[in-house]
Amino acid sequence: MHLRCSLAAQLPKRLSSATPCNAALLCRSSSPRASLTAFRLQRAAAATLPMSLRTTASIASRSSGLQKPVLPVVALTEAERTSHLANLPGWKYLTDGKRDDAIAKSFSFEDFNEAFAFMTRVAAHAEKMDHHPEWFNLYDKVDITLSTHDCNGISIRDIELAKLIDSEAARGKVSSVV
Ligand SMILES: C[C@H](O)[C@H](O)[C@H]1CNC2=NC(N)=NC(=O)C2=N1
Repeated sequence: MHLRCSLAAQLPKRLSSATPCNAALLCRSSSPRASLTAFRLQRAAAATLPMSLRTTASIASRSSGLQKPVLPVVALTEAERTSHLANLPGWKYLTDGKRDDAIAKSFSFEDFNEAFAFMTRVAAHAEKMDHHPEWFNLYDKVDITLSTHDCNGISIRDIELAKLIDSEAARGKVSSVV
């Protein structure tokens, strides 16, 4: 709160309605449209701030407990999904009727330690993004399914998380990707 107030005092008047902090407040709204507006406002407002204030704004909104990095929660169109998946080798779109509208990939590591260490690294990203995988671990194997409950489909959050998952798998001792 203190940081938020001191930041506001340093901002020029014209920015008073478009600060990252105000955008963070908007993020509390549950409507996807408001969330998208907040996301754009946050980005636009942050871009207008000098670097030193950007950092302060980010700390301020984090310390207020309102803001986690916000990516829009809107279901991708079929064309968008197909084009994103083309850049995500091994990720499959599930259409088996058991679990529609999700993407999935299976990883196989050298042993349980490697598998669990990978899951721990992914869990840290998931918490930071406020976006969580469904997963199943059996010894050295980790099966991961991603979808966005908030929009009942696949959103850009799933794509971003899938990229992070792939980069964390690459850091571990992978024996194969199924
Ligand atoms: C309240 C909280 O922000 C939401 O429930 C988040 C948490 N993690 C989530 N994870 C996933 N995979 N989908 C969501 O829609 C989602 N929503």
